[in-house]
Amino acid sequence: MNPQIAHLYQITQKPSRLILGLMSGTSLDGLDLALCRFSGYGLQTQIDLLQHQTIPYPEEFKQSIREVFAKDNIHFPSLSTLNTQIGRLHAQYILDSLQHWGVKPADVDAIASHGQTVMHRPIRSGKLPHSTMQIGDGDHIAHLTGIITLSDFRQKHVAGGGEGAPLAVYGDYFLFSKKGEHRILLNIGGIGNFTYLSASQEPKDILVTDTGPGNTLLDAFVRQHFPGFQYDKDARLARQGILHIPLLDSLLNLPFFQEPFPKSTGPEYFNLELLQQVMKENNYSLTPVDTLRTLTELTAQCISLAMQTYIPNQKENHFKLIVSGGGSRNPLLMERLAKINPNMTVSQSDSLGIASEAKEAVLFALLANETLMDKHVSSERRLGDSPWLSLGKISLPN
Ligand SMILES: Nc1ncnc2c1ncn2[C@@H]1O[C@H](COP(=O)(O)OP(=O)(O)OP(=O)(O)O)[C@@H](O)[C@H]1O
Ligand SMILES: CC(=O)N[C@H]1[C@@H]2OC[C@@H](O2)[C@@H](O)[C@@H]1O[C@H](C)C(=O)O
Repeated sequence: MNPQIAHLYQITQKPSRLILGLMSGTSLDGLDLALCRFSGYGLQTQIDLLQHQTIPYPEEFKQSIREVFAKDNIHFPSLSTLNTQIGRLHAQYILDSLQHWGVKPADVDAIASHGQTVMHRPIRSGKLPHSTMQIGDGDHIAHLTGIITLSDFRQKHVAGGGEGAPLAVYGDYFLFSKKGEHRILLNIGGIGNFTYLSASQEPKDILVTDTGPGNTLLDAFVRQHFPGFQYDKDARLARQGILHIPLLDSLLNLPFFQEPFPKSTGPEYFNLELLQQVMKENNYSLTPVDTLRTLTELTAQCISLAMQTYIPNQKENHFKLIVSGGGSRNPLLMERLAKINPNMTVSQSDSLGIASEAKEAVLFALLANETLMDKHVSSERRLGDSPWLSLGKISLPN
């Protein structure tokens, strides 16, 4: 037997596993790394988040990703090069982080790598299949770190009938569901998404969907109109502006918001060209701070609208809204969410023992743990609408 397969088997026999989760999101800010110790799996999962950090991407690297990210037309050789470059850079960040934390690579059982999404293409009409593409190949990471790497988690979800996103549902259900409490785990990254965990704790009652733009329009608009700024830190700019209701209404009338749930989206759809088109069609002329205030409201409103229309029994129940992702650090967004949803107690996901900024990297570590350990994988099982399958491909180091 290939000794690497034997090693893989041994990992599954251990009482606990050290897994390093990696996430680099649509904001392109950098790579989030979360070193986790797991025992058990499924609802019995026990997790210790031992270390986490975000390593920012160098500016020119971000730029080269932006050149292919969510674009209709690209320089194809650049995409191929980036697949290798991202894998290599992530491997370097892993080795640097492990050294910084005083952890030997040989002590890490597996790496769980999301990769960089460059295209997410759910199809709502017509005959094409859903597709999604994450690059930064796992083989490079496995070979350069010497650690077995699971990667490309979204393809099996598409194969099993999903859109490839959101995947947060698995981690949210296994780690954060609580009998007797209606919980909504909301992540505000580039795109917003939530998992609703019913007080019944029944898998069939779970709901999960993207909600629309999280920070993506805000960040892109800030970069375009406020040179030197990457994002609207603490909503200082948006707070100087006045909400423009007609623009808000026009944006909320976009086709994505009329589509039935569940659904997923990305910056392929929610981008500055779309904003410009809406402004032009309606002859709106706004100051940059008014636009930013309105875009912040759009994020709060479309999240609230999605929760209010998709989650049943809004009037009878009280909900715990637990927010993660960079948007949870935007105080205006958090204020507006609390105000629009008086039937919800709003908190940050740190209150559940996982730092908000590490939550997605932890999710991929958990998915790898499931793939290694779950004895009951079956295409018959579902979490709400999500197929319950072994997600991720396995790369051996040599
Ligand atoms: N103090 C803050 N004030 C306002 N906004 C903030 C603050 N901190 C972070 N953000 C927002 O969060 C963004 C980063 O979010 P996050 O790291 O969740 O993105 P991501 O991981 O790329 O997202 P995705 O979930 O799309 O993969 C920033 O670009 C900014 O918009
Ligand atoms: C295709 C893709 O990369 N989607 C991301 C993105 O960032 C937020 C939202 O859009 C979500 O759908 C997803 O990530 C999280 C981790 C998810 O799959 O749950």
